[in-house]
Amino acid sequence: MDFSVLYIGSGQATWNGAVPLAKSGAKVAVIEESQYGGVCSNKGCNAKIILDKPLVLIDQIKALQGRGLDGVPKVNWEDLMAHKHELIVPQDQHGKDRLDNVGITTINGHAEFVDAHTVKVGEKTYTADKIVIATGMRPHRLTIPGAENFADSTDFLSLPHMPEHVTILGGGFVAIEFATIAAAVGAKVDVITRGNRILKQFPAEYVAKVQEDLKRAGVRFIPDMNIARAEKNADGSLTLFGPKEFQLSTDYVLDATGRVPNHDQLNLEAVGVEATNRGIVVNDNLQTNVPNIYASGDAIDKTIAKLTPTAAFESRYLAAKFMGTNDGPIVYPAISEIVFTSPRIAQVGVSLDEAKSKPEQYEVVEASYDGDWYRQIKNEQGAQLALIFDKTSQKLVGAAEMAMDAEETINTIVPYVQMGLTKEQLNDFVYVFPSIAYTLQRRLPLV
Ligand SMILES: Cc1cc2nc3c(=O)[nH]c(=O)nc-3n(C[C@H](O)[C@H](O)[C@H](O)COP(=O)(O)OP(=O)(O)OC[C@H]3O[C@@H](n4cnc5c(N)ncnc54)[C@H](O)[C@@H]3O)c2cc1C
Ligand SMILES: NC(=O)c1ccc[n+]([C@@H]2O[C@H](COP(=O)([O-])OP(=O)(O)OC[C@H]3O[C@@H](n4cnc5c(N)ncnc54)[C@H](O)[C@@H]3O)[C@@H](O)[C@H]2O)c1
Repeated sequence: MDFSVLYIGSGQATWNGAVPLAKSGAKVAVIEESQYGGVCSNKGCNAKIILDKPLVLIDQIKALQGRGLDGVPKVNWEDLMAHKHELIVPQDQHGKDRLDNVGITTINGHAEFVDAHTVKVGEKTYTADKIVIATGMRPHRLTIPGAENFADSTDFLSLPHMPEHVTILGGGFVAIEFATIAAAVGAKVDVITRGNRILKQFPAEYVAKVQEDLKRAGVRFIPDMNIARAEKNADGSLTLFGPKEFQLSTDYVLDATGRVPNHDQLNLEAVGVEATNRGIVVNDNLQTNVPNIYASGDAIDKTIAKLTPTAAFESRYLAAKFMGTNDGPIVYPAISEIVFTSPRIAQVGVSLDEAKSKPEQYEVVEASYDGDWYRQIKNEQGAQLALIFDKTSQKLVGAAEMAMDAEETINTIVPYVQMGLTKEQLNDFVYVFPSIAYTLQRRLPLV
């Protein structure tokens, strides 16, 4: 065999494990058809947060007008985009260097299976003892007439000029995060959704508050609407048509209707690897029905969130398995997630909606930060925290926060939930003062 382990795809689901695996002496190869480092580094999380951060800063400056700050800076989208390019363009090379530097063979091109131990890239074939499918997902594209004129998340993240009127189809992460960005830059924004609830995985009451804030920022929500077709007008604008005479003209349409796995382009039929339209089917060892073929990251059909940290966790798990240091099934820790709205909503463990629907099982301790002097340094209003305890064990099993710095609070709480700390144990930490963590501790129920 040419290699001990061959990864298809070079994203988080690959390199987090492939690098230590190669360092341990294994002969490793990575095939990548696009940019090294995958979606997160090149056209996802990183680019998004570079565009978001300055806009959040402006929100914070706005909140402090007349409280020591005078004047609000304007966004220069073109400069911001140039700043984004400067940071993101080198990521591809960094991603390749990271692999080359530890002796991993990097192969450029589109991989397809020939048999269970052989993959081809163009005319060349490569063999390996084990193969990891880490091919991620791509944007789902609507197939209605005129949809070829719509943009996707990758296009938006390189948008040279912000259009006057942006229309977004979908109500998930990408739709709402990008609506937040476009509105903050001054575009008129419409969000059109099939149903009437956005950000379904986050607490309904927090989402409703964020939605109200977005409406105040000028975002219009059009629920229960299935767009049937689109037409391009002579001036380059687009008109969307729905049922019952619905018609909307706009400068730009972002198709944010989800993501689809890339396994349909791997010739899986040649090896008989089982897959669904949600991803590759694996057992609790991340092994497919073909014993020497594994899957990792967004490529997997899984119920846990398809995120960078979960892809990285799976990659490290597989590396430990291949190195022989972990023979057991994958045991996921408490999963945390965040939507980068302004304010953010972040959560970990048992969700607030679930906890509230099961009062016999969970105790929900809710706290507001209004009146907290530290939070009011930034004149932050309406921030809220919910802690979820298991009634029997008194252990903390989940938390959610809606606040400017929600990621900091939830990251502080992640180990508490993971370690199953009780109310009593939560008081046993001494934090830096003043800080977000200290502020959080003052909201914990004292025993
Ligand atoms: C706009 C956007 C924003 C996001 N923001 C966040 C965020 O803030 N936080 C967060 O945790 N997650 C975020 N995500 C999700 C995160 O990017 C993914 O969960 C993560 O990238 C998954 O990593 P992966 O390695 O499984 O897949 P990917 O990063 O998709 O990598 C798969 C790689 O495989 C390659 N590939 C596919 N098929 C083949 C083939 N046949 N041959 C060779 N190569 C192939 C692809 O080119 C790609 O580089 C965001 C996603 C998007 C789109
Ligand atoms: N902050 C973050 O961590 C972050 C940010 C962006 C993306 N992501 C990840 O990327 C992935 C994709 O995010 P996303 O926003 O593209 O997907 P999503 O699944 O979150 O949202 C898709 C939206 O499109 C709607 N939709 C689906 N099909 C439709 C159709 N035919 N017509 C109209 N609407 C339709 C859905 O109802 C939903 O509102 C997620 O798995 C998420 O985990 C994470």
